[in-house]
Amino acid sequence: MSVFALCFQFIETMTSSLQQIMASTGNGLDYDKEQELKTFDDTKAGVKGLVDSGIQSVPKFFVASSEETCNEKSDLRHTHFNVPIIDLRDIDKDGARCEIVKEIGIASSTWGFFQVVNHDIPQDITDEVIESIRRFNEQPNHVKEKFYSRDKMKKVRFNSNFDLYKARFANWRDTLSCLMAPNPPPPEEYPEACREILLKFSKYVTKLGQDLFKLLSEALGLNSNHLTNMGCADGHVFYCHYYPACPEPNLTLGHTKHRDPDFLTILLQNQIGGLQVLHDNHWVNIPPVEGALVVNVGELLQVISNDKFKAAEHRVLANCAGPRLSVACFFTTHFEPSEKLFSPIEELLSDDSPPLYRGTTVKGYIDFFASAGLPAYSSLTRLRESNYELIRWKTNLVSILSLHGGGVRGIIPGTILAFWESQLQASLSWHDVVTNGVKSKWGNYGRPVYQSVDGFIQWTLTDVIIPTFDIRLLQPISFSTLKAKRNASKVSWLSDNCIGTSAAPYYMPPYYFELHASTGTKKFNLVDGVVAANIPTVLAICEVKREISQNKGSPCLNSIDFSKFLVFFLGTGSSKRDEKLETDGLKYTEASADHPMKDNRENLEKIGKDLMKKPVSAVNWETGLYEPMEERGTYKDALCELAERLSEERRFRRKYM
Ligand SMILES: O=C(O)CCC(=O)C(=O)O
Ligand SMILES: [Fe+2]
Repeated sequence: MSVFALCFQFIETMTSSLQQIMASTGNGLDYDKEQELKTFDDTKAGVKGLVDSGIQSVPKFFVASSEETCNEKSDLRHTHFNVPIIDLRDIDKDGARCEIVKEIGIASSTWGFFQVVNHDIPQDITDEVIESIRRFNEQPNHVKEKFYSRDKMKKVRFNSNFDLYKARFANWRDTLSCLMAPNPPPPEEYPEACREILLKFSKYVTKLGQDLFKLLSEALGLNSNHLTNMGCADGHVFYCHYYPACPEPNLTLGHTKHRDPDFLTILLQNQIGGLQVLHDNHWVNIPPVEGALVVNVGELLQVISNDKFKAAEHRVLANCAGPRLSVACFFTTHFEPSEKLFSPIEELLSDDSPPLYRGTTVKGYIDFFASAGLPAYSSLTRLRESNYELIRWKTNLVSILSLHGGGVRGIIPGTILAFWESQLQASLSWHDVVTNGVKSKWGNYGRPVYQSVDGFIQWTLTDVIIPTFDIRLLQPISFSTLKAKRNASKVSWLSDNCIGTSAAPYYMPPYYFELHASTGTKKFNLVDGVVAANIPTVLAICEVKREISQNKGSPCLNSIDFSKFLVFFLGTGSSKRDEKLETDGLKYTEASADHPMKDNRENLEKIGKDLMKKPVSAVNWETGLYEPMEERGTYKDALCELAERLSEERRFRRKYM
């Protein structure tokens, strides 16, 4: 059978699914995105399959928000911006090398991007690489589809949009990825259309990568072999992109904005154009230059260079001309199950330049990146924020705000927190950890901590712990910012956590939701965590202890000193045994959790206000009764003192950082 006959047959068999996808370009109310994506994915023909079928408009799941596609930032006044082009011809001549090192250093710290010419990779090799990727994509689908897979562990795989089911919108692009080193698959596993030339290109790129890592090491003031000795050049993967011509290029993108989660990328592109880098808040074109290769700093190099080099955001526009072809060579070793940690290079650290990131394994980093669709919450931010903790745990104080009890009685502690915020101008986020933050819609708890419940738990202004209890599994489950920052499978929606912890048994039904992580789907049936974690402060102390012991290099590593903990425990209980700010003698109605009438609400607010005027009391362990400690003044005085202490601690940390 001829190639044409095969193509024809393929188009015939796909007609019905493609017609379905084409029909979905409208705005029908019955639009089922998940189903549309699946239908598209099942064709295994990618975006090119859609184009071949004669599609005249972009299916809805490719349509990006105008904010995402807008070109506003590529302001005409800034057309003088140009990504540096660096000539490597005289790399072995002393004086010239010095200049090259300087140029590379400046480009990597300001742009994060540059182009190189005279790089020693012959033009006929790069031309043939591009041609082979065209060949692969333009062969009949029955050949290509054998490589179609979403299995991340496959060393050779073809698919359209690695994040198809997670991304906010799909990109106008198909990609063949090939692991080239270390431990490549047997050669026959690469597609025949590009096997030979990719293997050849890989040798040239390895050499160019090693040269660039040497120049980059020198630019950092390190020994030339520093970055290669760390293992930055130990592995590379080719991402071979095919961007078909797009009928409505303004509605979508070829590649959503992102930073590369590797050490370094060397990119070969054909002459179509569309690659842009965000520089100085402007999208700047990186035009194809005859014989040039684009080089860009990856996030892992930003981490180990402690921000001396910057990984810049970039994207690819869709284009009515096409196909655009590119091969991005990622220097990464994420296929290797190594525990090796990459953290800021010691030689680059000083008092003025403290470490900005916690260490990470390459695999851990990439897994976090891949677990969210683009544009993703940056893995870099996660490591950087964690570093704040790294310094935080070295300081003198760990402050925990523990909120306890709920229902309408939450108005009592709510009144006290309102005083904390409005009168003392203090923020709840000054505490290192807040547990059990949203017990009551009456209590106004935690608003400043959550900012909004419309986000992930790791986005809170300070770390929170939300204890819940799963009534199907019969086990406590606590959601925590620290856990989510460490482990992508613990990421969850704050709103789900909040509803879960609010589902007080007997008052409300358990709350059901699902979490889709790369490790599988988890199902939750949650009620209020008080069932198991009666005093959530203990959970907070345990988490902080774990955090301290995981922060290698912390002086507190082996000596967890409980005198560091400052706990502000605010409860609503009616029992005399309850802690500090408890008011004795709540009447039956006042102590009830579900008496929301106006008069009771006002009364509870008054109880909160009156409480602040009372003298600070402590339990007399002989009698079990609360007795005033005259020398401590009122609770209001104690709150002022606490706010002052936390504010001082914040000033100290700011200076330390
Ligand atoms: O195709 C391009 O020019 C860019 C590709 C890219 O940014 C990537 O693969 O990370
Ligand atoms: Fe990229």
